Amino acid sequence: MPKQKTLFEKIWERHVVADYASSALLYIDKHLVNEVTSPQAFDGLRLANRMLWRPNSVMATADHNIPTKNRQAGMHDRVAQQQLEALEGNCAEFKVNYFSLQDPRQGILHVVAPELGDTLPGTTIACGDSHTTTHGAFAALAFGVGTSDIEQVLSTQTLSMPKLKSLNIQVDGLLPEGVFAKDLALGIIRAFGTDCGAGHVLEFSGSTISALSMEARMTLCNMATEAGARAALIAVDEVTLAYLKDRPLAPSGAEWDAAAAYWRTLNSDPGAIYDKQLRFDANTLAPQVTWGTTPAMTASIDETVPTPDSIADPSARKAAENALAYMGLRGGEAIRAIRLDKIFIGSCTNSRIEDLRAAAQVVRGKTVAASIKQALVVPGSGLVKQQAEAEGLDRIFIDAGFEWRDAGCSMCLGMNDDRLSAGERCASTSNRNFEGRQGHGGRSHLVSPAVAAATAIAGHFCLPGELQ
Ligand SMILES: CC(C)[C@H](C(=O)O)[C@@H](O)C(=O)O
Ligand code: SF4
Repeated sequence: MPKQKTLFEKIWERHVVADYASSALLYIDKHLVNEVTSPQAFDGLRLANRMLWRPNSVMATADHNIPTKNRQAGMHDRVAQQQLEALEGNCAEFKVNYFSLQDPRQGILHVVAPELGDTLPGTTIACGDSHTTTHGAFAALAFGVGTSDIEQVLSTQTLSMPKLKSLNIQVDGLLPEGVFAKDLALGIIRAFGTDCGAGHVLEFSGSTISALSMEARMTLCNMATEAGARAALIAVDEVTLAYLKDRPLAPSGAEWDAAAAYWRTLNSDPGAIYDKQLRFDANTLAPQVTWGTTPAMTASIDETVPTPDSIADPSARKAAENALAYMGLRGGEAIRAIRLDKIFIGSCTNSRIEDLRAAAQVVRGKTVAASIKQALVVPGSGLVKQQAEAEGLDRIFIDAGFEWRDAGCSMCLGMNDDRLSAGERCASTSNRNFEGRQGHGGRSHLVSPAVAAATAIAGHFCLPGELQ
């Protein structure tokens, strides 16, 4: 009987170019390139007088560093300007498909590639960005890589990879009303830790996952990197195929039929053996709010911030003390009592149309609390922005007192002017709450779009149903 294979093994085996004892050379099908991590890679190519192996496998756009308003006025600083010019020059010189800041297809790469149908099941993808795990929602084996890897992929279409292990997190149950993929991601990281996926490719499976939309699956896979995983995967099903059908870059006609037939095989065989397996129950999950400086430092909205003396393990206690000091919390506060200064709805985790719909539904006809200094909505791409405007979501946000911006990473990491000042506290739909992540001294609490929206209206953490 043939060996039962995991989804990871199936994709990996089809892409191995050379197999070594502890590593392999993998063929890379698609390469996504941003302005921050690519300039040195292109410089390296020029120095070595190398060409791109397959220019049409590369898609580029600027997302991290760019302004999200008044784009006509140019970039906000010199480094940002240089990075943008370098990307534009490199794409022109090496004939790479590039979406300029004026192109509606510009946006965060992890939003752009899937919505165009460029992210396809069974492919390998590389991108100089750790949240490349997002594309695993389509059963694509997608790796975040460093600058020297980018150069290797550009010039050889291959990537050296250590042999990875497989981890399966099986999630079963019905997500309660008001609980989203973001809460699932935070709940899983809270339960199993920020390194549970280290050295592993993390496949999510189970009834809860099957019931998620593609956008929700992307949210979950996006945060697999915060669980330490090298890549994420979700098996192909009819939800995947329905999402991809008729996307501009997806195959069509007879090619679609052939592709879909192959894609339907992209799941783990029954009885396939993973190196590690974990289970998570979605039935009792509540909306999650991070209180500390890692995504594992999370509580349910109904809980209080933990006090260090409630933590038995000495190093975890010390970490909590440090996190609380940075976050300006003592421990013991009710999560709902925490008051915010800023709200950020955006990032490659939660800036797709379903996220914006969920947030708009909460704020419709309401007003952002007077105590909130700034509330930003930053769509993940120009196309998401267009779609939201066609549905009138922009008016709902603007009427409520939100700022409606152009697509980019924005306050997720504060590389542009959208950032927190020292001591400011933000409810953010992004994926990282590290010290200084959204601005020096800024305090980030990670939440779902629905909770971010309700919190903007109330001024403190709350659920949509609790608004007046
Ligand atoms: C700047 C970039 C390399 C970085 C990443 O790799 O993830 C960023 O996108 C982030 O989210 O921290
Ligand atoms: S939105 Fe945030 S997490 Fe995503 S790629 Fe940009 S900076 Fe990284």
